[in-house]
Amino acid sequence: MTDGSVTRVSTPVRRAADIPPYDAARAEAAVRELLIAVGEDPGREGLRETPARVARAYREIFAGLRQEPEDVLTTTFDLGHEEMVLVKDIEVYSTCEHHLVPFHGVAHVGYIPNTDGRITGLSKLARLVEVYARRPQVQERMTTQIADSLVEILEPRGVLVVVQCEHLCMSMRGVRKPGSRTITSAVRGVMRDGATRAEAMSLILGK
Ligand SMILES: Nc1nc2c(ncn2[C@@H]2O[C@H](COP(=O)(O)OP(=O)(O)OP(=O)(O)O)[C@@H](O)[C@H]2O)c(=O)[nH]1
Ligand SMILES: [Zn+2]
Repeated sequence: MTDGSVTRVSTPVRRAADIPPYDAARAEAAVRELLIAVGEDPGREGLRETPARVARAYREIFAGLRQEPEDVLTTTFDLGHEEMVLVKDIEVYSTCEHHLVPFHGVAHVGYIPNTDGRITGLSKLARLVEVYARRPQVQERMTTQIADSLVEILEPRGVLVVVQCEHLCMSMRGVRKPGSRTITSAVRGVMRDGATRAEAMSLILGK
C-alpha cells in the first residue's frame, strides 16, 4: 500500500530503437525464480516447460515496446473523405504495470481527417491500439498515447479515443470487484466541440 501521497508518474520516453533485444534466457530464469519464490517446484512434470513458455508469451505480450506508431500507420490514402471515421469495439488486452496482470476490454478510435482528406487503413487503427496495449501499461497513458500518435502522424482535425476495460488486479485480487469497468478518454482538436463530440459518443454508445 502507498501512503496516499500524489506521485508524479511521467510517461516514459524510451523509443523502440533504444530498447535492447528481448532477452528470453533472462525472462526464463526469472520465471523459474518466481516459481521457487511462491513455493512451487519448477522441476516437477507440469512446470518443466513453463519458464520457457512464459518467456515466449512475454515476448508476444510486450512486443509493443519494440514498435512505434509510425510502423503501423504507414498506409494512408487521399480519399477526400473529410467526415468522421470511427472504429469501435476494438478488443484490447494489455498488462497492468503495477501488478503485471491483464486488463482487457474495448477501445473506440475515431478521427476527423485533415482538409486534404488523408485517411489511414481501418485495420491500422486497431494495429495502433496493439502497439500501445502490448506494453506494461496504465489505461490512462495508453489512451493518451493512441490519441497523440494519431494527431502527430495523420494531422487530423480531431481525434477521440475511448477505452473501457476491466482490470484483473481489481477482480482476482486486492479490492476484488469483478465486473467493474474503467472508462478513459482522450479528445483532441475539433472533437472537443460539443456537437461533434456528442455525435462520436452516440456512435460509440449506439448498438
Ligand atoms: N490509474 C490507474 N490505476 C491503476 C491502473 N491499473 C492498476 N491501477 C491501480 O494502481 C494502484 C496501485 O496501488 P498500490 O496501493 O500501490 O498497490 P496495492 O497495494 O496492490 O493496491 P490494491 O490494488 O488496492 O490492493 C491500485 O489502486 C490499482 O487499482 C490503471 O491503468 N490506471
Ligand atoms: Zn494492476
